Amino acid sequence: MASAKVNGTGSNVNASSSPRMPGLARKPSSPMNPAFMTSAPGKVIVYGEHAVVHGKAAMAATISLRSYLLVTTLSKSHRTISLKFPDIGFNHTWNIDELPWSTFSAPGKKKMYYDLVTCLDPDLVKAMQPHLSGVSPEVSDEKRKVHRAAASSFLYLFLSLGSQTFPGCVYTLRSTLPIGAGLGSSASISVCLSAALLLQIRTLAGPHEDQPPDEAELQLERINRWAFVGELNIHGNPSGVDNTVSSYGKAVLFKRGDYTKPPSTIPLHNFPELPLLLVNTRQNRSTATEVAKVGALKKSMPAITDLMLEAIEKVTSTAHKLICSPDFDENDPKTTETLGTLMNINHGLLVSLGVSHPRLERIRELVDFGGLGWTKLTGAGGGGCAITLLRPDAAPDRLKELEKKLDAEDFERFETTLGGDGVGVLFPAVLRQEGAEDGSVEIDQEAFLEAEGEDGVERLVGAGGRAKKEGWKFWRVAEKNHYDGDE
Ligand SMILES: Nc1ncnc2c1ncn2[C@@H]1O[C@H](COP(=O)(O)OP(=O)(O)OP(=O)(O)O)[C@@H](O)[C@H]1O
Ligand SMILES: C[C@@](O)(CCO)CC(=O)[O-]
Repeated sequence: MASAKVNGTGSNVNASSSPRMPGLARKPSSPMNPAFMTSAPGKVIVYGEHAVVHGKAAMAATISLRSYLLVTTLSKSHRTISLKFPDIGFNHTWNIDELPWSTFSAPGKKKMYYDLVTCLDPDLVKAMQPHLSGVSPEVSDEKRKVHRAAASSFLYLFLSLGSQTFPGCVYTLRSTLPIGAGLGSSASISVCLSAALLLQIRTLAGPHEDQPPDEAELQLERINRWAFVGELNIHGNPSGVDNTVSSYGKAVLFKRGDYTKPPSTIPLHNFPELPLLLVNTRQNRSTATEVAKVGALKKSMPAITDLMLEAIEKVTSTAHKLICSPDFDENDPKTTETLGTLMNINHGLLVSLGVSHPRLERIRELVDFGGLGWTKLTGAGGGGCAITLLRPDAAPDRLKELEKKLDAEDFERFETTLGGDGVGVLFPAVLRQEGAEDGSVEIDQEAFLEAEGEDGVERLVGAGGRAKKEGWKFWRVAEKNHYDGDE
């Protein structure tokens, strides 16, 4: 670990003059542009994936696995923007003055932070290409795709929201989410990037404790709109459900019929605490590919595909009605039975749409064999993760047996809680720490880069789950029970 660090103003601060907390550096007195962090969660889609791309409603909830972005501003003489994304082995630096600012700010092309952007501008995409072609030339084609997707998502947002006068910065990203597993890793990084850039151009109010919910909602909508643009760069044809639940937090019912209008988003504050088992097949795939598969089926067999998508929407709306009914009781075994049966039906329809995978079917088989609950794939499918709603009366020894089998067959099990906070901000990147000189410590970039695995990241900067640290702030929205977008 380095003994010196770069602080918010770019000067080197030697932290060794006072006793050093492991992994953390002493807080500098008053930096002008302090380092700060944003964080956003992953998600599970409980009902409605794929159908949501075709204008149907979907229900999704956040999980406690999250991405974290540390933004460090460099001194004035540094005219570079660097991305450090160690999870995918990606580092890249651009010279700010060489980027295609004139194309992005040309009349008719320039977008304002409050604009609604629903598709990528082909001229802007083209202008970025020379700056993406130098990205990771040394790695395999497959890896380069992953690197370029992340780089283009950042660059499009940076050039749309920033300007040539932007200060040099380093964006360091770590995530506790598996990538390409259906848990919304791309959306969570798009939300982190969108929130960070909007904060840097000073267009966000809060978050703060006594912020009126209406004002908080406006900030979240702004972050979410640009996160969707980030997703457009990675996915091709995203519905926007992943970035929406990642921005708003908790759980949402989401629907986007008309892509030229904002989607309809209903926060589900009474989303039940479902006893879910989340299992990763470790079979990576790309969301864009799976979405394209359903698109192709719809083209070749429109009538049948439409019926299946409509049936999926019926599943989602039935679950939504149940959750919102006045006599809803999440502890009633009949409720679990109904929600579980709806999951099974939803999975069957996804199988018919061609987006399951033998490894996903194997998870379902093992759960069904033990009579332990109801299983469906979650996210894009084609591999990735499955969720199982466990029966309230599932015998503990049978559950243990299932876990053993899953481990033996190289599946990955996750412990996660549903319905946590959405996008969060740690400004400045300082955490309260008992025993530190003035009760707080600044997050050190080196330590953040080197934090070991998911536990190390959570222990250092955690904004959710078990290791939640004081200092993180979240925008809070009010409860709503009606659609306010297109229906
Ligand atoms: N930790 C990370 N660091 C850098 N880039 C990341 C990270 N996580 C995700 N990405 C970017 O997101 C892409 C993965 O997006 P993809 O939509 O295929 O998977 P997902 O978001 O995990 O799954 P789903 O959309 O089904 O929920 C990667 O190719 C990469 O560009
Ligand atoms: C498969 C999909 O419905 C969910 C991916 O998490 C794609 C999308 O909504 O963008």
